[in-house]
Amino acid sequence: MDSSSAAMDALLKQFERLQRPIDLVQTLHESQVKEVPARYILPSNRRPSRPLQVQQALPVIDLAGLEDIDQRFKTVRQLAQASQEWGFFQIINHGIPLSLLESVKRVSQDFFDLPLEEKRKQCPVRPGTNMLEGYGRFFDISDDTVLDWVDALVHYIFPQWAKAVEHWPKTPSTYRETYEKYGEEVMGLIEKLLGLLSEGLGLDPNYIQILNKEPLVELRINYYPPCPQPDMVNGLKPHSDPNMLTVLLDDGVEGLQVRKDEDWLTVPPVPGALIINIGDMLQIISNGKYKSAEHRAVVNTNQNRMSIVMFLSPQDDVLIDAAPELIDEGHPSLYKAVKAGVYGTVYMSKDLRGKGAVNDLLIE
Ligand SMILES: O=C(O)CCC(=O)C(=O)O
Ligand SMILES: [Fe+2]
Repeated sequence: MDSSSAAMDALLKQFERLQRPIDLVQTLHESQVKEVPARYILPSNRRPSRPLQVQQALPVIDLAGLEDIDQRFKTVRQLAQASQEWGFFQIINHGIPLSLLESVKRVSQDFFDLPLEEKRKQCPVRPGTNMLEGYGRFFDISDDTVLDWVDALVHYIFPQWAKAVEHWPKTPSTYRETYEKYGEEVMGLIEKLLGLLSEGLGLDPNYIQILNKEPLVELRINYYPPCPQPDMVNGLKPHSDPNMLTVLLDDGVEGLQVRKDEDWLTVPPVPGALIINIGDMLQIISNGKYKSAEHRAVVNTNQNRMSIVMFLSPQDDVLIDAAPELIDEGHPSLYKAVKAGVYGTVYMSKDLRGKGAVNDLLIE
């Protein structure tokens, strides 16, 4: 793997490229382009096939009643099974008030509804703590990179030293307080889930949580406007998430697809649910038992879609390695150990590439 300083240089080069005046996709949509510009068009063998694949529901797991020991045991089993077979699941009765989820969606939409220059002024793209932050396009690595049909707003939510609230949107005026509140709720939920997921591996319930002491939490709001030729583009290229655990809130519009074996399955939105996925780091810690599923976003001709995604990662100097309890003669370590910060920076310095980043760590 590249050294992290080479990856950091690549990230800064990307930052320079992002200064070039290329229309964002929301602008392309608003100017009613009839054809997608060349830089977004995928080679024919990489285009998402149409119509959208048959829907097969992701596991929907109910988090109610965990005080009851039998119920808790059942939930642990369901979560472990979903993490092994899918790496993706939806949760209901997660404890986050539905009214807060609605507010989060509203303030996010209100920000994207601002004029382009206003969004740029409030949140210019900039090198942040260990990734590029702000409003704009990302993953523009070289002139050969096919761009995704998405604009995004990216900023840290936790911890205090990384989050730089002064760079969060000022408009709407309730944006900051809404995301502060949502961030706290998501942290509580993640703590609960990591305990259950540790138990599902037969580990001490605090095992994963200890690695996540004062974690980094990053927000990415993906905004996918309608596209005149949705079959030729990706909303977001196939990838697995690099971090530990991801919490995704959708706006009820279809577009997320998860790879199961050779099929791409469309995730049907479930009102009030949150979508959870296992990231590469948890795949490594569980020595491959939990899967970081490959997923992508597709777009459509007539509807905006928004996904609000929180990525939880351990601090940069935490070593990501298989839990010793999961290693024995029959189950040797599958992945080389890596510092969380190095893995994250290397991942962000390249284009999205399926499960390429975690596969690079496989021990031969
Ligand atoms: O828009 C979606 O549903 C997928 C978003 C996603 O995978 C990401 O931001 O990493
Ligand atoms: Fe993702």
